Amino acid sequence: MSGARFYVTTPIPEPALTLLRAAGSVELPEELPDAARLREVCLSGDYDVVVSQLRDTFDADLLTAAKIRGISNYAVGFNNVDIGAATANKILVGNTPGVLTDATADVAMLLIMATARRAVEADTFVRSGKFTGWEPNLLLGQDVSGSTLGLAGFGRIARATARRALAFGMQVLFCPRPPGDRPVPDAELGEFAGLVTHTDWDTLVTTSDFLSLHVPLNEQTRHLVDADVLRAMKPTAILVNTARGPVVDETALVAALKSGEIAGAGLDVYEDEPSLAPGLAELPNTVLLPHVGSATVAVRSEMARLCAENAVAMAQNRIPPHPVNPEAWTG
Ligand SMILES: NC(=O)c1ccc[n+]([C@@H]2O[C@H](COP(=O)([O-])OP(=O)(O)OC[C@H]3O[C@@H](n4cnc5c(N)ncnc54)[C@H](O)[C@@H]3O)[C@@H](O)[C@H]2O)c1
Repeated sequence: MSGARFYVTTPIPEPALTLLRAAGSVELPEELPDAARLREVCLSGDYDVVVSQLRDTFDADLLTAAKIRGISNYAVGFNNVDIGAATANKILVGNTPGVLTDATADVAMLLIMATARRAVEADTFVRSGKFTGWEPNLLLGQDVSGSTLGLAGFGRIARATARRALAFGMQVLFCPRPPGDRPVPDAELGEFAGLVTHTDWDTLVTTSDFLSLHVPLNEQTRHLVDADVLRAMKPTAILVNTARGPVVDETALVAALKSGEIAGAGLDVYEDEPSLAPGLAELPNTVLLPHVGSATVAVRSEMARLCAENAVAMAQNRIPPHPVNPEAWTG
């Protein structure tokens, strides 16, 4: 088909651009559009589908006025789009699930290991020229093997993290839908039956040595980890967040890390990216990554391919392979 019109807000790798160009025309701006330019694009009537990324915000006001058929998000998360408003306005939204699961679980594990074993402090120490040879009390950390990992959420990335944690000899607890949920039948646990333990939210929080977050950001999960939760965690516990920043009250986290309510935090995401809560960057008991959970060459290419496939389907008035709101399809 020709004639589909795509606006791609951020450069995406091949084969995605070839797929899009085979289906129509592609406009790729030199810079990420600001809110005003994104609004112009969406209201112009010149584009069928916007291929977007997490920094492009589509709120209800924009979606109500927009003259586009779809938004193909270059991410598995879609908290940058008001899905209810998109659906109400018959705008399909697509995402890129699955292809970034292992890469993101690798980063969750990396943060667990790096925080427990103080890898960043140790690296800084060596580079500073202070290393004078083996010293028995130097930079003592925590054991990962034999410790308890609590997973908030038990979807794709949490399960991939559980697989890694079990291989590292960790006990794995999970709470699929905090706070509290129906028990998960063994049949739904598949390969994990008998290997991981379903707990309620309070047990997860109070018994985990490592609490790793794998829930989407929505109104129920915003500040899921707040001052009360941090206070209830073990003083030796480490919080790991590869989900979304606002799932944690970052100001409360800084206070908890300073006062010793918890021992450390490994973060890939922040409440108000790219800003950090005051004091966070100065804390030695943190490992801070710049939202690189899915950042591998191969994963980006696969994400872009899914994104293009979603976009082409939307432009051709088909249900995309990975729809977030299939009910928005008008047939
Ligand atoms: N750091 C990164 O670069 C990066 C990369 C990929 C994904 N992510 C984040 O990780 C999240 C999880 O990805 P996934 O592929 O595992 O998603 P998923 O949909 O497979 O799993 C989400 C889990 O959260 C649970 N959940 C859903 N709604 C909930 C609610 N209201 N309250 C509590 N729990 C709820 C689900 O039951 C499920 O167990 C994404 O939404 C995204 O925000 C981050």
